[in-house]
Amino acid sequence: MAVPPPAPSVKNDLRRSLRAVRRGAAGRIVPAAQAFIDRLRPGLTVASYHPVGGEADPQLLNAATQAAGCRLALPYVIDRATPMIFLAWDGGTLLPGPFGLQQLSPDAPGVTPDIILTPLVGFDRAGNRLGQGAGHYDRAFAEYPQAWRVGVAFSIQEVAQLPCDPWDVPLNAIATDTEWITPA
Ligand SMILES: Nc1nc2c(c(=O)[nH]1)N(C=O)[C@@H](CNc1ccc(C(=O)N[C@@H](CCC(=O)O)C(=O)O)cc1)CN2
Ligand SMILES: Nc1ncnc2c1ncn2[C@@H]1O[C@H](COP(=O)(O)OP(=O)(O)OP(=O)(O)O)[C@@H](O)[C@H]1O
Repeated sequence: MAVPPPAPSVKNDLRRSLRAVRRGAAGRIVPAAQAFIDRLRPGLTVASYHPVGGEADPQLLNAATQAAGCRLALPYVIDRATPMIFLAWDGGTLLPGPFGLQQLSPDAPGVTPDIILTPLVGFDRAGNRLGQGAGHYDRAFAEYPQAWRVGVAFSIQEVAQLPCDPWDVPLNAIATDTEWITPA
């Protein structure tokens, strides 16, 4: 008999406790691992994010991206239901958006990401990921299956095994403050 998908409350309970864990890691630095730098090529588009709510800050990954001649982009969302898009970011000003986010003006040009840096609420060593629960990154991964999916988190956000739903697309790598993790 098929195993039923976990009840949403399992992921929601994990989200609550892992957000609290994440708040305790504030200030830890996520370095740009050599394996990340090796992947960068001039002209690639790297979707990063502007951290909020205690998320791991991708600024050293952003700096490596720019040093390698890649183009940076940021996600743009309207609400939970509408798929997010990625807009080119030249380092310019951001504006207050939904969910306490800072976002680009929607006038910025839309881009197709080659690499997607994803802020994590939690992760496991198999590359399973827990995000905000609105499915914005799940849908982006389905839309851009060729993009290299890199989670960004503090090492203490790791759990032994996350529950997995049929739509979950695993990460290709996870950048943390202590380790660069590549699932087997
Ligand atoms: N920095 C950042 N940018 C991002 C995301 C993210 O997780 N982090 N996203 C990821 O999909 C997209 C925005 N989607 C989101 C969807 C839901 C919530 C949300 O429900 N937030 C909670 C507060 C969470 C908290 O307390 O930390 C809320 O508003 O109740 C946030 C973002 C794109 N941009
Ligand atoms: N490809 C998709 N198309 C439409 N809806 C999707 C798709 N993938 C996931 N979803 C929906 O998005 C929601 C994602 O919930 P889930 O708890 O897995 O989010 P998450 O793991 O926190 O990831 P995310 O960071 O993407 O929010 C679910 O309600 C699911 O039905």
